[in-house]
Amino acid sequence: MQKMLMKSTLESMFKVGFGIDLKCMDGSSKEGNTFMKAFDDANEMVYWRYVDPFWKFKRSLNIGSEAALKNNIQIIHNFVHNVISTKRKLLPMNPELNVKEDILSRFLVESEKDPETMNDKYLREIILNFIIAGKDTSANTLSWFFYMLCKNPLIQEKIAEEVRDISNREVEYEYVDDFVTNITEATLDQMHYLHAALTETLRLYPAVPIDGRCAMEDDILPDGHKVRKGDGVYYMAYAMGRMSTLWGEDAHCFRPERWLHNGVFQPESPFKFVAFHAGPRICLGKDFAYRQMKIVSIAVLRHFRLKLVDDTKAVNYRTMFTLHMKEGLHLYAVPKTIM
Ligand code: HEM
Repeated sequence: MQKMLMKSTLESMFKVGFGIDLKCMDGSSKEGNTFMKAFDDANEMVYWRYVDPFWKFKRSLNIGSEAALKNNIQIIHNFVHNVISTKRKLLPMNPELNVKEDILSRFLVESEKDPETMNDKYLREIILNFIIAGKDTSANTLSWFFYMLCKNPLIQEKIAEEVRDISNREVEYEYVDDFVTNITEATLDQMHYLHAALTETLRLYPAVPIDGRCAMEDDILPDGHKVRKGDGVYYMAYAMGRMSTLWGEDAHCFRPERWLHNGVFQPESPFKFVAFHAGPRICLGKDFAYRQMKIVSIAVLRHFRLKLVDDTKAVNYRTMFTLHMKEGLHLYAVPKTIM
């Protein structure tokens, strides 16, 4: 399921961000699948540099993990360059429509005004930033969310009930596609329990488990700790989400109710719930991510009951920047009769 969710978030990122149909969900795009594998492997390899004292040595000789990383980066760059040149060719055909439709087209139009600064390398970094920001984050959160629902069947049933109650007020559709296309903004806004359960998932399994900054100058933190220019300062969203001093004695329990008051979702300060970061550089895609995750959850839980293939198997983390499940998420999806 994790693999499928990765493909789905990558596809929606390409559609919304770059106006391109990637077609990797149905497996018909070989390039799309090769790119995805290179992207995930590169993510893991860069992270391992933190604990590999020989990585610079390997890089200089172009051997081992560094040779593989170089190869993956080449695949990623070629793929993104193709995206840019395809888009460049398409843009003059219908400039008005394209400009309104996606972010990449807007950048391409701007790049014509300043081609030296906004060259292809600059555009490549923008595309990669959006993919890094939007693919793993939502897909990992959904994977942990479905995992939590399998571990907590009563909560799964409660969300399914909310989905049924709210979507039943609308027209009944024969096909899943029609049902999904017609999910309205109002429906999403009314899903307080689902919103709470997704947020509770992010508290326990933040997609970016550790994040940080580099000090631009000497400074003193509010607790008196001295920081020198160039020092790294990190915070662990994963640990913070599990601290009883922040969340109470039941900090380790998956309890969506902690986010609700009289059935209405209550947000927390982003400095306490740090999954989306906080302050001026808070995640720009937060609302997009909730909308996307809610649509996928509604579509799945309206039509299927989920069950782990092996409930006794422990789930491990893959060592990378985002909180991946090491061996994926293996589920049975039992079809429901629509009531
Ligand atoms: C559950 C889903 C998501 C989570 C948990 C998440 C989390 C984060 C975090 C922790 C950061 C701060 C990174 C840093 O500056 O060190 C961030 C930044 C960002 N995110 Fe997200 N993100 C999610 C989904 C998305 C999506 C879907 C998009 C794009 C549509 C997106 C776009 C961005 C962008 C552009 C930034 C950089 C903002 C800036 O530096 O000003 N995110 N996100």
